[in-house]
Amino acid sequence: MKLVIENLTKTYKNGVKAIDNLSIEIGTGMFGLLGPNGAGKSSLMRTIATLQSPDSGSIKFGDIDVLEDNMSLRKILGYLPQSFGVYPKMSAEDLLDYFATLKGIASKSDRQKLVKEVLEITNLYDVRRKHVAGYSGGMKQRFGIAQLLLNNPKLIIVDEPTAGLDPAERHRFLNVLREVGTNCTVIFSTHIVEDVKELCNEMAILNGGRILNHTTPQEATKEIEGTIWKKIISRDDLEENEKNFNILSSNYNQDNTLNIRVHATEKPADDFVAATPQLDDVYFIALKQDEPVLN
Ligand SMILES: Nc1ncnc2c1ncn2[C@@H]1O[C@H](COP(=O)(O)OP(=O)(O)OP(=O)(O)O)[C@@H](O)[C@H]1O
Repeated sequence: MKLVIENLTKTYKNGVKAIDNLSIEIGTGMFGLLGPNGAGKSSLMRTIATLQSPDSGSIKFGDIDVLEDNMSLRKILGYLPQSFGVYPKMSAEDLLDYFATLKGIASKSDRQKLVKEVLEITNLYDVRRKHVAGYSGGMKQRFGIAQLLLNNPKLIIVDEPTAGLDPAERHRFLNVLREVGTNCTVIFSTHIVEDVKELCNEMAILNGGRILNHTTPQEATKEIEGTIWKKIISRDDLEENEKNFNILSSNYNQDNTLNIRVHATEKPADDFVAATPQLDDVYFIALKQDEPVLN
């Protein structure tokens, strides 16, 4: 099912326009919403999840008019917010059974079957008897996925789920999401470019409440082929290079030198070499081009 958003705008009471006349179509599969802090990712996700109303615009998911018919969307929605709050001292198995009861699954054996299934998908079956309150950050995030799967959702929205996870937990979490995302629409927000590269078949870069680029990770890097250049400079020369070149990123080496990456349609100077485009480059180009021009 397709999610179609048209001319969506959301202004908070303090005057911040978090979503600015945004239109986008999102199909089945893993969709990555990439943007820096404050870009409007959570605002967009909360609005799609019907937790707040926009000023104007429309959201349709398949036949459902999301803004007119909140309840129909909620029945098929799985939403994992940025922070899930406090967990009670209950085992994962008991807590999921409780959630399933709240969702109206009256038969104990049906609940047991469903709970076992979602624990297995999220790799939590072996720790099902442990208190969720004592779970690690990554396990809690996977538990968050387990609870939303009880709904059998068609649309899954996960808001910055990998923030604060260590590399191994992040990897485990992404694997779980990859598995659940095979036959529904998953919108996944992050400020980590690597997450999108590893997981998503489609992506958008969001900044200032607007979509800067809606593409696929493969297309995006292909588009900038031949325009990324790199060289190693001494730390002291950074300022001079910043004046002369369009630097996208700079990373320190152990010997006090820097690797800089520059965006230019032609070789910027003799000492540059062509670099293979990375998704990071795509992201930094989009954000740079969105910067206000200062006179
Ligand atoms: N409830 C609110 N009231 C007022 N302003 C808000 C509210 N929620 C978000 N904002 C503002 O709206 C803008 C977008 O915030 P939002 O949280 O949607 O961005 P984000 O991309 O999710 O950022 P982060 O990665 O930091 O969570 C920011 O300027 C933020 O300060």
